Amino acid sequence: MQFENTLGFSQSLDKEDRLSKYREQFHFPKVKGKQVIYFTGNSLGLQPKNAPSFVNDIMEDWANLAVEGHFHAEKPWWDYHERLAKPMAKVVGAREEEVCVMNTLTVNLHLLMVSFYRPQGKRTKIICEEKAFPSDQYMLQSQVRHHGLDPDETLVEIKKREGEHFWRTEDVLSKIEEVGDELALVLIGGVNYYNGQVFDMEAITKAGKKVGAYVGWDLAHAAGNIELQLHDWGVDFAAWCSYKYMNSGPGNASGIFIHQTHLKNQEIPRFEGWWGTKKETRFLMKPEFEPTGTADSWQLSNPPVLSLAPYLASLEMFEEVGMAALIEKRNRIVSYLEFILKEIDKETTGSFEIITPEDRGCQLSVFLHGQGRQLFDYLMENGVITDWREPNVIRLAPAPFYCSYEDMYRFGQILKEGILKN
Ligand SMILES: Cc1ncc(COP(=O)(O)O)c(C=O)c1O
Ligand SMILES: Nc1ccccc1C(=O)C[C@H](N)C(=O)O
Repeated sequence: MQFENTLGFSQSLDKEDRLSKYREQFHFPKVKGKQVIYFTGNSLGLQPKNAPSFVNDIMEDWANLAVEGHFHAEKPWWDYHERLAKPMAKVVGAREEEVCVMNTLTVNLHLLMVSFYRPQGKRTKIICEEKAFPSDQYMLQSQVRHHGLDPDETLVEIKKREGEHFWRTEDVLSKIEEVGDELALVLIGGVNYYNGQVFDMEAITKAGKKVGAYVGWDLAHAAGNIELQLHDWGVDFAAWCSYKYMNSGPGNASGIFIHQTHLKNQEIPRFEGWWGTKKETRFLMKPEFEPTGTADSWQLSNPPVLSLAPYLASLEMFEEVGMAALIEKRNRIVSYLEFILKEIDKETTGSFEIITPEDRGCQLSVFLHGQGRQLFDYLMENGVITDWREPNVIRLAPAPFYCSYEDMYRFGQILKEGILKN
């Protein structure tokens, strides 16, 4: 489609947009009395307007039923998490029993490492991407040290090539091949937080398993953003947070995926707690752990229902809209944003560069030449919420649930003014 950098054209795209009505279902912050242009759904998604009523239901059940709410609330608390597994499984391409919503992301990655990182003999190494999200680096380093190994020798980072801003799949595959029978685990962020690159998870998973390693993915920037087929790709395990594209609220619960083939495998150890045991016998208070035989076996505690409530509200919206429609709009709105950026770049003679490769989801990362921080501040003061990542990248993620094409046009105008002023 031939795009145009005009208000009228952007509005005509909004008119055609089947998802445009969802914008009204989210709360937008305001700057100088005006609704912002929100590009940070990759950091914290906006609040769905239906979320407070889900939280209130729990507060009311707690007030009126107290302990009885565990079993007799309208949505009983003891198996509340099960309500999330079904819609969540659809978002990540999993079977319902392969998914559990619990804890937070870094915590879950540590728990999954207990099961899937068990260095033995010379098979000790972990392949990850260079400059992974810091929490993932700390998690990996501390896990390696926990096994008495040296992170410098054990962690094998895939590098970008000199002068390039993205990882090449062929480099990941050849490193897997090279490390071969010393490779215990591949663990990479499925969508990179910095440059927005989507890794070829299917090919990398296949290659890792072929040399006898486990393959896991951190899907913080992928869940609710890109198409995932975790079950069919044969991914061993994955974890993600829910406060970005899943719009569940700050710091909210994480999801895990464990492939069906591992669910009943008694050779795989894990840390256990009472919410991992069968529902039928859980309250017999027996000393033996009887696993549920699903991803819930990895669940330790009774679910924090107050935080799961807004997540459930959001998942009901995902269920209604479906990933296919979100991805269709995402592709178009990101292409329109890219077009606008290129137009403004022409008009301002090369003041920035998009570093996100073609394998992308919702995010475009823009490397600023010279302008830097003042431009970022100018955008924020003028109601464009982006984020700044050192040394000079701003990330723009127009979440398809609530961003409009008109937002993209208006952003372009503010960006142009900002560049010309600074
Ligand atoms: C790739 C990635 N990993 C880990 C985290 C940290 O997650 P949490 O603080 O929820 O453990 C984030 C975002 O905060 C992330 O983007
Ligand atoms: N949870 C947060 C709390 C405070 C500040 C940032 C975050 C983020 O989520 C950052 C995000 N992971 C990122 O890709 O930058």
